[in-house]
Amino acid sequence: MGVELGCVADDFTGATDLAGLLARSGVRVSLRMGVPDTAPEACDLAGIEVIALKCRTEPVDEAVAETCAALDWLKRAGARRYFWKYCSTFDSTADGNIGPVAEALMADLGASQTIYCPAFPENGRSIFMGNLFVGELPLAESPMKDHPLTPMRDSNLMRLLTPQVTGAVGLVNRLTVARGAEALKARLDMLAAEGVSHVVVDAVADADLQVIAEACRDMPLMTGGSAVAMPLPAIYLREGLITEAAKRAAPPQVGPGAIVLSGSCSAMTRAQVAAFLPQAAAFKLDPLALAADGVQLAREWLAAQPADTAKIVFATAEPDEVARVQAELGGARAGALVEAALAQLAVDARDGGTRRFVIAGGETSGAVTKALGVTAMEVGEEIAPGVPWTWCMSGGRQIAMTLKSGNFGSEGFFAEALARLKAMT
Ligand SMILES: Nc1ncnc2c1ncn2[C@@H]1O[C@H](COP(=O)(O)OP(=O)(O)O)[C@@H](O)[C@H]1O
Ligand SMILES: O=C(O)[C@@H](O)C(=O)COP(=O)(O)O
Repeated sequence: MGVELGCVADDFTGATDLAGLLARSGVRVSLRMGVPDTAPEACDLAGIEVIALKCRTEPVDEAVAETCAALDWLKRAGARRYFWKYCSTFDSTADGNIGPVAEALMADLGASQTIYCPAFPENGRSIFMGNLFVGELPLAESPMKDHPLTPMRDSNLMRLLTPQVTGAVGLVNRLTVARGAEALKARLDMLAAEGVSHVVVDAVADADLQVIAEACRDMPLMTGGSAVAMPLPAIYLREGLITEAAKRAAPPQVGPGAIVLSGSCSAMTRAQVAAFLPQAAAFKLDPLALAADGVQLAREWLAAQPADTAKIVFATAEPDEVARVQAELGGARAGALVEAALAQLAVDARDGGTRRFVIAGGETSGAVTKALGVTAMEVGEEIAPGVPWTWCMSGGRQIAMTLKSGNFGSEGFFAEALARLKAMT
C-alpha cells in the first residue's frame, strides 16, 4: 500500500522510542539505523518507515545534510508525509539542529508551516503556554539543565526555536487545543495567513495529542517527540490507508550473558545504575583515565568476566564530576572518549559471546549501535514507555538490544529489562 509516514529521528534512543510507540497500533513499522545503503526499491518497505540518525549534537550543516539524505531515501520510498523526531526535552546545542533541520525539510517538501510538539505525557513531558515541563518542573529547572552535551537552560520553546530558524515562530496554546481539531486547524490557518511557519503547540495530556494529530495529519511535515506521532497509525487504519498488521517477531533465542553499557548521566540513569550495581559485576569508566591511558584496562576487565554473567560498564557520573572532567577535556572530547570506549566494549562483549545488550543514553546508543554494525531493528515489547526491546543482527549474530533514553524507565529498569527478556526467551 506504500509508505504512509516517513520518519527521521535525531538519535537512536529517540528512534526506538518512536518506533515502539507507533508499533503499539499493531501496524508494521520498519526501523533502519542510518540512511540505508540499499535503494528503497530493493527494500521490503513497511507502511511506516523510521530512519535513526545520530545528528542531535552534530554541527548544523552536517545534521541538515544527513536528515536531507534520509528524507531523500524516504521520498524515493514513496512516503506520503513525514515526521521529524527530536527529544521530548527539546535537546539541542547552543547552535541548535531542531529548527535548521525542520526548515531544510520544509523547503525540500514545499511545506509552508509545521508544528513543534515534544510533549510526552506518559513520561511527564508537557507543554503549557509554550513552556516545556519535565514532571512538575520547568525544563530549565529539571535535571536537563546539567546535561553533558545539551544543557537546557530555557524552558520556553518559542525562545529556544526563534534563533534556530529564519521564519516566524508562533504558538497555539492549550486553550485552543482544548477546543478540538477544527479550532486548532483554524488557528494554524490564521497563523499561516500572518506568515508564521513554525508553530509550537501546547499539549498536557494524551487527549491533546490526539487532537493535534487529527488536525495536523495532512501537513507534509510534522515535528515533535514520539507521543504526538503515536495517534497517526490509528488514523491511517481508520481510513484504510494502512491495512498491513505487524507480525510481531518472536524474540530471538539468545545466550544468557548480558551487559549494560551506560553513558547517560541523567538523574534517572544515575539512580538506575546505583540500583543495578549490587546485582552485577561493574566497571566504572573515568574519562580522564581514558584520555591518558585508553580503554585497555576496561577491555581486560571485560575479557576476564564469564560471558554468561550480568555486567555493567558505566561512565555515568554526578553533575559535579562531569563538570570537573569537562573543565579538563572539554565537553565534546569527554563525550567522544566515553562513546568510543563503550562502543569498543560492546564489540568486545559481542565477540566474547554476550548477546543481550542494554544501552543507556541516546548518543551512547548511537555510538554502540554503529560500532556493532546494526543496520535494522525489529521492534519488540516495550519495557517502559518509549523503551522497547529490539532484535537485530550484529556481525552475523542475532542479538537482543534495548536503547534506553537517559530520562526514561524507573529505578529498577536494568534488572527489569533483563528479567522481561528472560521471561520471553
Ligand atoms: N563522566 C562523564 N563525563 C563527561 N561526559 C560524559 C561522562 N559520562 C558520559 N558522558 C557523555 O555524556 C553524553 C551523554 O549523552 P547521552 O548518551 O545522549 O545520554 P542521555 O540519553 O542521558 O542524553 C555522552 O556523550 C557521553 O559520552
Ligand atoms: O523523546 C525522548 O525523550 C526520547 O525519545 C529521546 O529522544 C531520548 O534522547 P536521550 O535522552 O538522549 O536518550
